[in-house]
Amino acid sequence: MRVLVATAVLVERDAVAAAFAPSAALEYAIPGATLSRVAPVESGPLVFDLLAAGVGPAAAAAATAAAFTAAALNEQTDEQTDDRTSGPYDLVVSAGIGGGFQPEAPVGSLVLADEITAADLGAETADGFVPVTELGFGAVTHRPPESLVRAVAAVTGARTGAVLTVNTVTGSAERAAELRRRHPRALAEAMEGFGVAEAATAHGVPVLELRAVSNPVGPRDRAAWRIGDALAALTGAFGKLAPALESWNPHDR
Ligand SMILES: O=C(O)c1cccc(C(=O)CC[C@H]2O[C@@H](n3cnc4c(=O)[nH]cnc43)[C@H](O)[C@@H]2O)c1
Repeated sequence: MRVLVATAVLVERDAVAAAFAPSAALEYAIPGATLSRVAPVESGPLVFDLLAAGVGPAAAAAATAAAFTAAALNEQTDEQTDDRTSGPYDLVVSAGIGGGFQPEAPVGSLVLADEITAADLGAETADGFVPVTELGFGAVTHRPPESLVRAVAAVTGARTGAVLTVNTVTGSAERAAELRRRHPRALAEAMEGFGVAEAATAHGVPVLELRAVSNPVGPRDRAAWRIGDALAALTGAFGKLAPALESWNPHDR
């Protein structure tokens, strides 16, 4: 099984890599980015390609789409093992730190999206915010496969709920309350999931979003960030993922 993991920045990518064997990862250049290939010990054909895709949904979508296209153009099979060493991905995971809505998603906890929603893709009107779907365009939500969300939540202990993708980090109690009013199931916000999911949908690849909560969603308070704790939680989660992915049937969405 080939899994692409798209983080925003290098420290998140390295936190994911830390879950795997200490040997140096193989590196592959793709247009605009580099993939690091790692594999869990004794994982059989489970391989993760790690990508630091950039901050925000546009960068995330562009880099993820480049990785999908590069993989599709470069399908190869190891002649000795008959394993696919490249070619289309079976799954993409948008992963990193994020803001947690309080009190449901405390700092240091994990949130796994059962819904990836673009929270600010739409228009302001006299009656308030209107999502693009109500204007007759595109999509604002992507849903990861339910059976996989259940399996991954069970092995990682992640809470499941909506993860919002925002272009602007929430910085006030008023904005946090407004987001929760519009999205009562929201547990976390981050800036890349919807971009990764748009690329995944275009390429027919299932998507997950896993966030380790580094800060509360609300008034801006840099001193309250716990980025180290969140990165450690991300490493711990990826260390537990293999059994859930290996037992998942991609046809069972
Ligand atoms: O300047 C601030 O007050 C501030 C507060 C929290 C996060 C930031 C970032 O620039 C981080 C962006 C980066 O990390 C993810 N992230 C982490 N926490 C949040 C959040 O509360 N809301 C949205 N995104 C968050 C995000 O996915 C980016 O990759 C700045």
